[in-house]
Amino acid sequence: MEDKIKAFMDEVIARNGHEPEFIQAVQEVAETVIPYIVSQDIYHGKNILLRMVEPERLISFRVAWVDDDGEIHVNRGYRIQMNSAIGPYKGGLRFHPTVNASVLKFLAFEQVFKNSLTTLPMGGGKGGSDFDPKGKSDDEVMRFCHAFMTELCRHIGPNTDVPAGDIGVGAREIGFLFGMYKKIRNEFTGVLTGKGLSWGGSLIRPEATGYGTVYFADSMLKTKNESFEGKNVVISGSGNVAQYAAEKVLQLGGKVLTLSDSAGYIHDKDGIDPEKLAYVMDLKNNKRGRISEYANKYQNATFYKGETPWKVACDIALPCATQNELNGDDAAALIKNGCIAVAEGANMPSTPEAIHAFHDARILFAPGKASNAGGVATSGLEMSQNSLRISWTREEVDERLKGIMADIHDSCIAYGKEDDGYCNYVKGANIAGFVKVADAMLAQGVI
Ligand SMILES: NC(=O)C1=CN([C@@H]2O[C@H](COP(=O)(O)OP(=O)(O)OC[C@H]3O[C@@H](n4cnc5c(N)ncnc54)[C@H](OP(=O)(O)O)[C@@H]3O)[C@@H](O)[C@H]2O)C=CC1
Ligand SMILES: O=C(O)CCC(=O)C(=O)O
Repeated sequence: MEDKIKAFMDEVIARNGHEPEFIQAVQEVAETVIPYIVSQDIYHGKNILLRMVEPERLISFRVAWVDDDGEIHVNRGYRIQMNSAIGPYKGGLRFHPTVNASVLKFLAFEQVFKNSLTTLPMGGGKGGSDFDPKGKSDDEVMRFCHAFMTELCRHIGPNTDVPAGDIGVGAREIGFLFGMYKKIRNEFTGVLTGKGLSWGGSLIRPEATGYGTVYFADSMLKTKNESFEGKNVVISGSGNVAQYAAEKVLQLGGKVLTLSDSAGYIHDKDGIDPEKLAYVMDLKNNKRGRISEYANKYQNATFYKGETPWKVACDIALPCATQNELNGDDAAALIKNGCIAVAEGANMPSTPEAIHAFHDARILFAPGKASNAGGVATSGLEMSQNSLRISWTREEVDERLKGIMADIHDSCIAYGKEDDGYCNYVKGANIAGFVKVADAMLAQGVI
């Protein structure tokens, strides 16, 4: 088996050797899915995984825009259309200086498996730009989004490819992007998700990734007769996913000790209660401030500059910021301090060393493609509502989200349970996600 995995990875590396994040994501899938493929006659000789690692289409384009001082800037825009076997491409747009083809290909590849797990008919894609919205005025962000959409609009559509938000792309950016698409194409369609409520958005979409992560973690805890009640929870990030993960943890009776951003983390020993969380939401979403300001406002909190929160003792850890933000040493510290469960709100936040450490310690570990799938699942529900031209209530959407997260948990158990009863959720998510896409690709022939 090792030989087969190595031969496969050699081929992937030969073609994508300069793309470390993409190779990391593929390696994890290869290690868990190739043994499964070998055990199933129907996949023999079909090279399905090799086909799945090659994007169906990789679009890269110039985005030129003018800042408030009249200076012209050039950024690079991308859309990776990874796999459309089970539905239109679907996945977010990331605006961050670290964006490049490797980062977006890893995200698009993970998205294929994640979207398959949701049980909804969505293929996988991802896009974005190396544009940094931080420090830009609203007008500058608008001009950039409009310029970005003048090219992207040729490649997307409600039945072709439906982007949404990700890091650096929230409600403000989706509004500007949607406005330009509507103007150029002269049509009002569900071409983006995460829209405002008065123009086609879905209730619960803003909350969905964070809530879904906590619902998934709760399902894992239930397998051990545990719950969030009274648990100490460490969360990284302070953006969309982190904020609503924190909100749901509080609703389920947990205590949130930390939040972070790229400058460091805050530790509030008294816990971040609903009032303090409302302050964070206003700070981050409206004032576009830094998490360090929390420690100026609340005297019992401390800001740790340039550090991640994983050395803070906790029962449950929810990494909700970015890829590779939790390494092997961090995992060792969490395990030593008694952490019983880790659920990823971000995409690929744990390094391979960290994941091995969690598995070796037999603690509950949920990979992002399973635990953060609530966001894209609710985007799928937004697409359904747009198609039907109706709006479901908050309760209806939340119930569907809960049901989807429970189904994803069941799928992980079905494919990930090991002989000693431990569930390897990485293996479970990868195989369950693979099967649906692979079967569709088999049915559609070699294309
Ligand atoms: N939004 C969604 O629906 C979904 C998001 N995800 C994933 O969740 C994660 C967070 O996304 P989201 O909350 O939407 O994004 P936001 O832009 O709202 O927030 C991102 C947060 O992560 C922090 N961050 C970003 N880069 C780094 C870094 N290099 N080191 C430390 N902190 C960093 C940001 O800090 P700062 O402000 O300093 O940059 C910010 O606090 C990403 O991995 C994303 O792919 C997954 C599924 C769906
Ligand atoms: O809602 C969507 O389409 C995007 C979600 C996303 O980008 C993700 O799941 O990583």
